[in-house]
Amino acid sequence: MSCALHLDRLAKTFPNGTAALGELSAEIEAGAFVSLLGPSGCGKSTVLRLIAGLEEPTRGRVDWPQARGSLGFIFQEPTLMAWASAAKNVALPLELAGMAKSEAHERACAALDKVGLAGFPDALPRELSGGMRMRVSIARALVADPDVLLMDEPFAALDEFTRGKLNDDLLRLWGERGFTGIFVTHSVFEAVYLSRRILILSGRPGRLVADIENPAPYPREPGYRTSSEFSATAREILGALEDVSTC
Ligand SMILES: Nc1ncnc2c1ncn2[C@@H]1O[C@H](COP(=O)(O)OP(=O)(O)OP(=O)(O)O)[C@@H](O)[C@H]1O
Repeated sequence: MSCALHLDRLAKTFPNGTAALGELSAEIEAGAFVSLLGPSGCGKSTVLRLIAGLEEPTRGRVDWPQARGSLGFIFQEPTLMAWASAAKNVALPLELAGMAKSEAHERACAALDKVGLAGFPDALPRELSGGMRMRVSIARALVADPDVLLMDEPFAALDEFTRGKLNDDLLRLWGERGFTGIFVTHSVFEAVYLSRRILILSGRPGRLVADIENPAPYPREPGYRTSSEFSATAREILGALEDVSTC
């Protein structure tokens, strides 16, 4: 598989002196699903912001060996416009890119359909549950068909049941679209369920301490969560995290 992006000795110290990210090098394959896991404050969100170009690295760089891919970003909060319908929220990135309103609306409705919200294009965010609002946020991130999807703990605020369903929907969309997924989470179990590869960072300033492959094939069914393969990968990650917390 070809390399989508290369994190080349990426480091970030903020102007106030906080060294958030020590030095991170990793090649991310095109079409991979990679999770970043590590203690709170170790620079995981900073890595996503550096990849998105929202922050400049202090040292190192983000290399795009092919062309720089188009990006989608899903944040922990759905960050929807409260006064606008679900369809209007999803259509916004297309309209900002210059697409005609009617076409943007049509595409937004198709994207809502894909995340199980076919009947809700006119609903306002306050009329939707937390899980449904996150689905709108996913539709908005995917509507322009990005090459790389950056996800910053998108399901952390949701209950276990909704989170599990959204994990399955996300994997289905990833299988259909083939984007490169980079996913920040605090949950070892979510990381195992979703990822082909898990990068574990040390405490601040974050450094790569383990790079774990998850060999379980896709599609992953809910039964995978209770399999011995799942437990084996989770154990490997928990071991690496234990080393992080004692170093
Ligand atoms: N703009 C900023 N200015 C100063 N310090 C910052 C800034 N953004 C983040 N930090 C600090 O950098 C460190 C890393 O932050 P970051 O949000 O990347 O960590 P994280 O691993 O995603 O944390 P969490 O898991 O708790 O969300 C933290 O100590 C944070 O306070």
